[in-house]
Amino acid sequence: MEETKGYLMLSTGDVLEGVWLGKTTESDGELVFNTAMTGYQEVMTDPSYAGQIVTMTYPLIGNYGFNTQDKESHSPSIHGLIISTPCETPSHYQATQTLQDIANTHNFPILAQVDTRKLTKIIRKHGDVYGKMTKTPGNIPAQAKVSEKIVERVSVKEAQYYPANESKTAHVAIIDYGYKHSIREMLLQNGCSVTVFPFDVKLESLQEADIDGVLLSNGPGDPKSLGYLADEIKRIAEHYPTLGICLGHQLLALAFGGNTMRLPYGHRGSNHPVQHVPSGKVSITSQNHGYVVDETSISESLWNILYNNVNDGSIEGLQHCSKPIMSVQFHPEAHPGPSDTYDVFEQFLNSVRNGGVTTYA
Ligand SMILES: NC(=O)CC[C@H](N)C(=O)O
Repeated sequence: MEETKGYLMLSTGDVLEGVWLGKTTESDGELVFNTAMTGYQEVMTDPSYAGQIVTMTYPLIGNYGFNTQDKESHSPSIHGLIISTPCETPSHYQATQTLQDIANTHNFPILAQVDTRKLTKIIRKHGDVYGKMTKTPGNIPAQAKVSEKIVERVSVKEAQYYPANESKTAHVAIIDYGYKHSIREMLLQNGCSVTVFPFDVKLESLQEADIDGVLLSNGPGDPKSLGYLADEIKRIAEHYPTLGICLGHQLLALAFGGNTMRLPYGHRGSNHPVQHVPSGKVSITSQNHGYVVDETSISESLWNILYNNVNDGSIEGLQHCSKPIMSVQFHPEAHPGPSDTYDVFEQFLNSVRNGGVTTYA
């Protein structure tokens, strides 16, 4: 079959050439790179990447195919995938689809045979890079931002209830800013029933649903674009044992008067070391974020810093000084990636089951 050429036109002026896969003819978005060696299916279906074009630095993508178990959402929200070598003949007992199938059935293009090493160096150097994927090279795209309304697009429109897998021990609310299904699975496997609520849910709706604890999910975009929800998030977190993950962590910091800022080029991969400050223990974590909580904005009378990033020292976790509120910048659900920090869920669920009596250790 004849190969179709495709191009990635960057706001930096660079143009990279590759082979086009998929029916979509054009796409654009913010360029980010992910360094995980496996987990391309989870990355492609994680709603936190909505509006972004993702390049995988690992050179062979598609080798174990795609299955029905590891999807993090019903369909991918990425705006494009840039890879080096695509594998057309996957081998895995669970595989039901190939990379080519994914390109044909979903609404985003894949550009293969690209020099992803060069692309990653461009992103590292410039940080904020916007790109257009096209079959016909044209004008260099202007720098643009991911839409402010991106969370509204990926969040559920109404509450969805999931009964516990085993005998129910607690009812947890996930506030959905673009939640990964593996977070919900983790709660269900631990005997919780789960209700997923829209991103702008009010405290009163949680009270009506008889919730025991709240998980503020991961999600796409700049946390400050949800700044208007800060007061409601504070009311909710002051009322229930609360765990924030990634965007949820950033929103908690904003809700309690902190600030967030953009990282030079983000943390995206599955081997990011974090240090648990109270014990000194280092864990390897899965991460996917472009923003962080600004350490200088954190009030010591409100928060203890629970985790730090070993590479750049940025904040990776917070624990409220007097209330059962905890948040992590990394992904304890670990899809893809190591499950070193699974205890984050255990601590949260202990607190939920004790009615918020214990604070986090
Ligand atoms: N995975 C996430 O929740 C990402 C949070 C936020 N969108 C960021 O890029 O920092």
